[in-house]
Amino acid sequence: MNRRETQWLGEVLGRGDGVRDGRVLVACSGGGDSLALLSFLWAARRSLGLELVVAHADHGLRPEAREEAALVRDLCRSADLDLVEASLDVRAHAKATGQGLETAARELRWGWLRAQAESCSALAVATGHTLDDHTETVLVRLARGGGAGCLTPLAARQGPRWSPLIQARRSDLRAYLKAKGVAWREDASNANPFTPRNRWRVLLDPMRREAPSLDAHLWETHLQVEELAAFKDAQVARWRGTRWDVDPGGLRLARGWAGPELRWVLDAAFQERDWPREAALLRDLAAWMLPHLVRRPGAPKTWGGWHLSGTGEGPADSAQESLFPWTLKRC
Ligand SMILES: Nc1ncnc2c1ncn2[C@@H]1O[C@H](COP(=O)(O)OP(=O)(O)OP(=O)(O)O)[C@@H](O)[C@H]1O
Repeated sequence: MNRRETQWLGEVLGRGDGVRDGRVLVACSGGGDSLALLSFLWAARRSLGLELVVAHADHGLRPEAREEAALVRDLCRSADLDLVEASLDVRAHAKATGQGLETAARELRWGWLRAQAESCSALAVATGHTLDDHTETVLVRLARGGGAGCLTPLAARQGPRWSPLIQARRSDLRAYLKAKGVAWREDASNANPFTPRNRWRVLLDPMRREAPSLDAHLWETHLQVEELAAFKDAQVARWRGTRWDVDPGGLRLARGWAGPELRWVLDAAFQERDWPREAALLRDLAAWMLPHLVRRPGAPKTWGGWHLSGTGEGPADSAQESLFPWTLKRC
């Protein structure tokens, strides 16, 4: 392995996100990122104890799809790697589900990749996501109003997905492939100025020139937010049953919340109930609820489609007062 590969390997293994000693399904589109992934895992396979199986899906959307499949097939043949392939009817899936083509392709592809990983007992599905993908995903989601949770997309390991190159820049991967003499197919849809992702890419170019460490700083922010989120989640879980709980009747709450605690609990409970979790909504709802929650329950109150009722009996400090005097429901 060369220095760059050793560094990526060190970064992946250093965080304990690495996959070792087993079979890995390598999701390979034929584009630069996934060919760099394949090349990197091929170089590292012995030191990681990995057996690689390559997976390629033809979405049937682009004229160059056949060439991409042929490129992946040739590489697998020359490296003596097992390959699984599928033709996915993305257009039919998009029509049936009402999704856009990109979302439908991702959903179908992941369904197929998961099934393939299971049937060949793979430990993980490796993808070629890069630091550039991370930055673009953060910004697209932030702009849609997803809140702090948007700062941690694309962790190196998430469910079956393993993205060992998540800390590598796309331009470095291209340079690496060129140096190795590996040809890749450029996805023509990356130049389509009408997809939101591509419009962000164009906007990001001058920002990256101005602040070359932008992507790395966003990754560092990701790590910090992940630590804070783990602390917050543990805290919210500890309070469950004594300060809050969820049942079919709604969200049950104790008295006396302060600061951001209520918002954290709303977020966890809303996720469980599949209620809307926009950051601004949770903030406004918590601000409306807070003054009520310190008082004794009184008449039910409503606000923007939410209903807060008090069921507690007896004086505020009475031992008979129910543990959860307040209930929040959707009206
Ligand atoms: N046709 C394909 N066959 C197999 N794997 C693929 C294919 N297309 C993409 N992948 C895998 O998914 C990774 C992400 O690709 P891309 O960014 O194009 O997908 P996306 O649709 O934007 O989804 P995501 O939200 O996962 O980024 C690639 O690096 C590759 O590992």
